[in-house]
Amino acid sequence: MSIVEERYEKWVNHPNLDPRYKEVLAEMTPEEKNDAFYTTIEFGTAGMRGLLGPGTNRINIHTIRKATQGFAEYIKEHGEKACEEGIAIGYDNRHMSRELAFDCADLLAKNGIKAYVFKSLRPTPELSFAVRHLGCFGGIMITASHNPKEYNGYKLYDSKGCQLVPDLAAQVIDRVNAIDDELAIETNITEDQKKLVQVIGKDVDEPYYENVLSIQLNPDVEKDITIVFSPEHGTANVPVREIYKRTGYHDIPVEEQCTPDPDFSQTPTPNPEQPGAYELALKYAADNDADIILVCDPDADRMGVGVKHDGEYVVMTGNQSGAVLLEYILSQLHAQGKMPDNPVMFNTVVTSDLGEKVAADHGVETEKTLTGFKFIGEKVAKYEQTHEKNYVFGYEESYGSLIKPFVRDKDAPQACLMLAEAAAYYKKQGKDLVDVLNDLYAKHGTYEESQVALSLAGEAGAKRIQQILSDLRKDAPKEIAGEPVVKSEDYKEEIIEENGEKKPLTGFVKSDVLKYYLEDGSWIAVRPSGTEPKCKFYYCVKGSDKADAHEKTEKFQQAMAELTGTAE
Ligand SMILES: O=P(O)(O)OC[C@H]1O[C@H](O)[C@H](O)[C@@H](O)[C@@H]1O
Repeated sequence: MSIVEERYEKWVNHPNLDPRYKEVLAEMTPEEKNDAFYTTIEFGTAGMRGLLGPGTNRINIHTIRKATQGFAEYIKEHGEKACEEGIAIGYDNRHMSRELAFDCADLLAKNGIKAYVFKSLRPTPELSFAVRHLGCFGGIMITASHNPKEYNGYKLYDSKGCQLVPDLAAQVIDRVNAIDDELAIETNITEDQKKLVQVIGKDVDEPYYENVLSIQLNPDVEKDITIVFSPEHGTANVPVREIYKRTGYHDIPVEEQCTPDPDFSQTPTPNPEQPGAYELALKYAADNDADIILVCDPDADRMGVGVKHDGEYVVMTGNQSGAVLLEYILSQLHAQGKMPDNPVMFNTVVTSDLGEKVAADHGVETEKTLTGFKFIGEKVAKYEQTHEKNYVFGYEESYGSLIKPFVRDKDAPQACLMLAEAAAYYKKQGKDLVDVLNDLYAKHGTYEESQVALSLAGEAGAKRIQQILSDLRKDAPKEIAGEPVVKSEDYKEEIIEENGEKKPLTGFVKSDVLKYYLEDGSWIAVRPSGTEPKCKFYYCVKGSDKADAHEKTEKFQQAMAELTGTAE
């Protein structure tokens, strides 16, 4: 019997199988069966993420119990204090999120571990905040972040409110893998064990809001702007609107997208990376002559921005909104004499060079990390200990940023407040946020950043993605669309190659990322997504002006598609 058949038979015949899954399992086609059982769901960029449904490669009550039992073993090994400190648990609006969160709480309690679980949906950044605020040993967030409605996921946090970095995650994963019967784990608990489960809500909301309000740099700025805001049916609805209410910003919510709907029925996509997320908000903006549009993903760790510029709405990329936030924050810190000593800003190896230029212009150092905000959170914790450098901002091209590190993950409520403040501040000076961006281009050079994400699902897709990267390794490009490759970085082999010489690449954990630097100052990077079945190609293209950068981008994208055999 193949491993797929073996696993499938075990599930189908197991007395503990959740009855909801019986029919789905019975009706699976061979392809579906293979995809659901060919592997066990793994930890990626931001925890475990996968399609909802029965199977070892799916998110369901059994795979989440297995992960939580593994986490519980890890917590118990850290002693009684860790069990007493306990775990904070949050969840979003997705199918099964609430059920899974309360089930995790019961399972932890069954293991003698204190569990704090939110009474209703909350943003991921609030969960990160709760871990530190309540002095917990760690946290769990049930969410698939920006993925489509068919997905759910499981993010794990350490005692600093930071998602587990690979070496900590590996320790938990070892405990998870040691469990061989995920269906045998039960969560029925005694009355005494129930006492270990504490429901939280307002007691955490208030201090979180207070901290968010504390990020303001110009709280008295004239708030003469109109903001169209969409939580995309997710967790940002309550906190962001509450924060605007308390600060006096005028927001117009996209009502249809304010209901916590697991089907995201009134939006084509809840992901601010995709144009569909702005469709309805753009209509609201036009009807209300709004200055800006802000949309958050379902767990409120990402924020997308639209700006009225010359009478049209321009949707910014995560690189652009990140650079504008950075410019505003750094210039204000300077103007107000608040820039700390040894200031440092963080972004990732696939984030545009523009941010680094802006930071340098303000005397701020940039440190790069791999994709995944956990690596930024890890650095925050490190410098908090050593006091060697002081955090001023962190962001990724994937629409996430963190202004003040009382949270150790991306925080969209903070970003929504700061972006509103920046828009109001610059409006007083007769500028919109696109003008600010254009000023940055004029000063630091024009960049066009783009991403091509190829969807390659299932086992075959995963293999194809591996193949693309290994082919590039075997036959490294010397030029791309006629532009010489002057340097390349391989984050898996940990090698930098420049002028025919190889040097070790240090400072990162091994990761399947390739980056090519071109003679004209542009770069191209390739990596498999760790949250979706996609192969991502990133382009940071430097041009003499916008038209030039755009023309080159098209050329490079075409050349990479041909090089990797992925042209349509
Ligand atoms: O490119 P991926 O591996 O899919 O990751 C893209 C993004 O996913 C999540 O939002 C993570 O929290 C981010 O840190 C990451 O940048």
